[in-house]
Amino acid sequence: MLIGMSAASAPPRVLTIAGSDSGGGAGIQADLKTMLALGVHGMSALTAITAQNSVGVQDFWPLPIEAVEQQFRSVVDDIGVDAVKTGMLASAELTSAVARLIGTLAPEVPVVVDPVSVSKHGDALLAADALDALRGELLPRAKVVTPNLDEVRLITGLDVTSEDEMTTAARALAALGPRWVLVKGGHLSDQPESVDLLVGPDGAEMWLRAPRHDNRHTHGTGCTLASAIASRLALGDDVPAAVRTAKDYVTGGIKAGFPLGAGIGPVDHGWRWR
Ligand SMILES: Nc1ncnc2c1ncn2[C@@H]1O[C@H](COP(=O)(O)OP(=O)(O)O)[C@@H](O)[C@H]1O
Ligand SMILES: Cc1ncc(COP(=O)(O)O)c(N)n1
Repeated sequence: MLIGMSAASAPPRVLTIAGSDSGGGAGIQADLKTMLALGVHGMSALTAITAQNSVGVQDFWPLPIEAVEQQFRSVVDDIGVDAVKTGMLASAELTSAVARLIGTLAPEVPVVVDPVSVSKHGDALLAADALDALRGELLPRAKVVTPNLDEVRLITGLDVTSEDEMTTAARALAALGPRWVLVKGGHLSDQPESVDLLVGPDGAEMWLRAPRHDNRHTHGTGCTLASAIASRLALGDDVPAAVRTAKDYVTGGIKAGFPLGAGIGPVDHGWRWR
């Protein structure tokens, strides 16, 4: 029997370009936990630091553009990436810079854009003047964009209150250039199910339905879903399969979401292990 050193093969590499949540429920912390749970190697380019907990975002500080560019280059030029996820981009300048950086990737690297704009507590995470760069520069480079209904309203001006209106909104978003649009219906809280709509490049619709869990501890749902989609794309799924698996993962995390602090607790990223 041969005894020697053996190197395990490397898992797929996924980069999150997002903000830090000091409370650990959303942002890059949620992204990296999700990536671990889904079996990929998570990496991060931090865009902003938030001072945040279960009751709100007390303050945030965007990082200098060069800091984001250098983190991205350090990761991409040596380690390489199989998928990218973007989250909180804070300002117009950072949104444009991230769009430029993504433009330097090989076209086959899938990019999932979560257009984070407001936290669960209602605190702004994206400057109002960043919407033009989001629409005109970042969304055309996205393989998948994953807006919640507040973000749909900010980006398209459409107020969605029903499933029919989700279809109209998804088509308006698709016109901005992303290949796939996932409109998240988590905020339609009067429905018995939590319903999301995926629209593909050919206009085909896929509805994703899961039980709605009556749990207020949903901090980090959007970050978790988008990171899970990016992870599954890096593992080789096509977009509908990646979205289905990601939805199952976030639904389990919401069911197991736990109280922390005085406000909204996090989804449980480790629900499969507990
Ligand atoms: N109470 C809930 N029960 C089950 N699924 C939910 C619940 N709230 C949100 N979701 C799902 O979590 C994911 C994130 O959606 P949403 O909460 O709308 O996004 P965001 O975190 O960006 O506000 C979606 O798949 C949505 O359908
Ligand atoms: C750094 C950062 N990124 C994203 C979110 C959105 O997450 P949620 O909508 O659950 O508050 C957040 N609160 N903080």
